[in-house]
Amino acid sequence: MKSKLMSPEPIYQHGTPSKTGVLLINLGTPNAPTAEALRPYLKQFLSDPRVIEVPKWIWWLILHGFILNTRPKKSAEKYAQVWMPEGSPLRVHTERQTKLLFNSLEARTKPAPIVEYAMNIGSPSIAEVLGRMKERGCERILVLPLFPQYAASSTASAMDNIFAELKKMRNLPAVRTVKQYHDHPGYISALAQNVRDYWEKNGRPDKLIMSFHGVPRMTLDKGDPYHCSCQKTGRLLAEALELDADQYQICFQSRFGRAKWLTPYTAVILKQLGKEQTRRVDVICPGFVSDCLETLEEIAIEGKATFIEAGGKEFHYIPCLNERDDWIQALSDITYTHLQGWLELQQSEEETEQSRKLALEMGARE
Ligand SMILES: C=CC1=C(C)c2cc3[nH]c(cc4nc(cc5[nH]c(cc1n2)c(C)c5CCC(=O)O)C(CCC(=O)O)=C4C)c(C)c3C=C
Ligand SMILES: [Fe+2]
Ligand SMILES: [Fe+2]
Repeated sequence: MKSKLMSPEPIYQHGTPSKTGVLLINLGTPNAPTAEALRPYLKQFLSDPRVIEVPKWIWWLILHGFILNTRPKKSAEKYAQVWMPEGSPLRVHTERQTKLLFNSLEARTKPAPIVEYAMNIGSPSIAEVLGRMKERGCERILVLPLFPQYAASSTASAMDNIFAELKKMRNLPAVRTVKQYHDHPGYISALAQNVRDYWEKNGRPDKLIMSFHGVPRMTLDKGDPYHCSCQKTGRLLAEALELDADQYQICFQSRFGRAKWLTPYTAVILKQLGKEQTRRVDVICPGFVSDCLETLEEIAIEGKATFIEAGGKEFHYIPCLNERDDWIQALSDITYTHLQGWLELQQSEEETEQSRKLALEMGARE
């Protein structure tokens, strides 16, 4: 009888290679900076109850009656300003990080695990990549979200989609998930070195703004640890840079809709500092490990305009960790720690061949 729940599997073969995989997850990005590409992307993202916690039918009316008719065009214009020749910055950096992480793991462990990335929204989809990893023989998969701070709207949403795909499989791989690494020493030290390197070349500001992606304020009241994780990352970064309390400011950007989000809002702080005629601010976005629309457009372009128009003098945006060696090393260390006990279970090509031969021999004897 055909199962409605589970997709067909290849018949189990003895001697199938037993590999370990690492699946990096990022948020997702449109395929092109056009309204046509933005519409399905925004529809998928904003239909997720982990992201929008408004009663379903009310939200359906707002989303379909208003947002999907206006936002795709406006957002597409913003994406067009930061689009790279190779594509969306978020995808370009995520792809490069995936390759570099594989190189790093290959140098420290033999055989190296398979490393792939998937996007929670859009492509390459979680379904496509998980399917491919299974085909490549991954019996164990470590899921590592590229969100250092856990939030229900980012990390849990991605996990939901992973578990929904796993639910369709008969022969499940073993799965481990990394929740967050907001205070990992390697991540903090890469952030601090990124700032130091920037200051060495460009001098120092009056204030360092640490801008994190916001979430609705009520998620904090309902128990989402995101706000606390961001505060801890910010404090550890300030400590690593030996900053006094008046030399830095943690704030939250990307407010969506009219509800109250985590405060202080980055735009409000930049305007206030501008009005106070602050000579120079530098902004870093520690919650984004890759530059993307939210950093390159919202901060480096819009944020700069807000500060300068209000009376500020000099605005500097410090790029994300992207492909920095120290960040790839930290990512590799985080991965390695969470893979403990699994790498030993991997089979080399020779071992796989041996067990395949043995299985054939045993089959011949039966
Ligand atoms: C860092 C983690 C992120 C959290 C938490 C998060 C929550 C969140 N986001 C929205 C709405 C939008 N976010 C958009 C873009 C976007 N968001 C993140 C990360 C987090 N979001 C990233 C990395 C990006 C950039 C993607 C890219 O292609 O570069 C967008 C789309 C762009 C736009 O139209 O503004 C929306 C919409 C909500 C509502 C939310 C939590 C409730
Ligand atoms: Fe977002
Ligand atoms: Fe934004």
